[in-house]
Amino acid sequence: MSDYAIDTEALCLSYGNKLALDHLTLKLPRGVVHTFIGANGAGKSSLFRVLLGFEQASAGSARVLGHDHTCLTPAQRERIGYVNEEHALPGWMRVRELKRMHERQYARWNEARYHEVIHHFDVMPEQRVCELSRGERAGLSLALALSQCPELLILDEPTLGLDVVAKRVFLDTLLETTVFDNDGATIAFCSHQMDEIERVADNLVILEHGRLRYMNGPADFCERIRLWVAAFPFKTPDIWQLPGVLQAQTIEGHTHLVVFDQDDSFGARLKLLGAQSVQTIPLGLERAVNAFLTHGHAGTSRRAA
Ligand SMILES: Nc1ncnc2c1ncn2[C@@H]1O[C@H](COP(=O)(O)OP(=O)(O)OP(=O)(O)O)[C@@H](O)[C@H]1O
Repeated sequence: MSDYAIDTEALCLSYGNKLALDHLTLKLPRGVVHTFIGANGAGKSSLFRVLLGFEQASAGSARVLGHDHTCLTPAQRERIGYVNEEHALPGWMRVRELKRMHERQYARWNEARYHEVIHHFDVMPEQRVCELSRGERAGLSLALALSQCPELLILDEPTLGLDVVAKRVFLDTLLETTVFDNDGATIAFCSHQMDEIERVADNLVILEHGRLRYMNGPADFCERIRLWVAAFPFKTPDIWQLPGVLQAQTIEGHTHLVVFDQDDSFGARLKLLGAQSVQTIPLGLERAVNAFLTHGHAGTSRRAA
């Protein structure tokens, strides 16, 4: 059995002249919650669509749960759950009928789990799917996907458009049901909400322009990005000549620099450039990710200064 739930090698996807995935090589171990972040258009959904067979890769290869993604058998597909922001379920069906259909379709269907999950949402078996609110539909999608007992669960912005309460219920249910029951499932979770990422992430995968920009634990990421605050009593030097600068701002006469992968010698460099006082402050995940993505977003890093 492959150690990787998702294993891509130089995977490319182009839409006309646009390269949505650009030689993406990604090795995602099993049994972990991998969170995907990246600016709009970074290629997150494209990656999932290729892995699920909705799009054909232009080049490269991908294995899902150890199998070539281009020739997954129905039994192998059953082991992959997918929920995206659309929660596209047949509106005309009653919840009860839809549940029965899934029950028949999935060999590993877990009825007790379905009831455990759906119980968190105000969904009645006799309701038609089109009558459900967006949050209720999201809950139903989650219940169906979790009850199929997938080995890999792909969640592509599943809480988009939900209110704060519905978002919390969705995440609480996901964490209670899957992560803590130790059934070894792998989750690929994509979101733009850093509070959600922070709650669920074991591993952070940052995509940029269809390429892998960063992969490691969120704590490691925050350790590598620091805020330096320096006071230059005379002329502020060109701080962009310094290594690792992601963002620069002047606030009340102090230069604030968000810096990637620099140790304490960065402070010494600032002093050499004339800084009178230098201070370093750790950053939270949201601010660190924000600086990282802003820097990678073509043409915006210097505007942030
Ligand atoms: N059907 C399509 N036809 C043409 N271009 C597409 C199509 N789908 C995606 N793209 C392009 O591929 C790139 C990656 O899109 P993708 O939807 O994968 O990004 P994303 O990271 O999921 O973005 P978001 O966070 O906004 O959902 C974008 O530049 C997008 O314009």
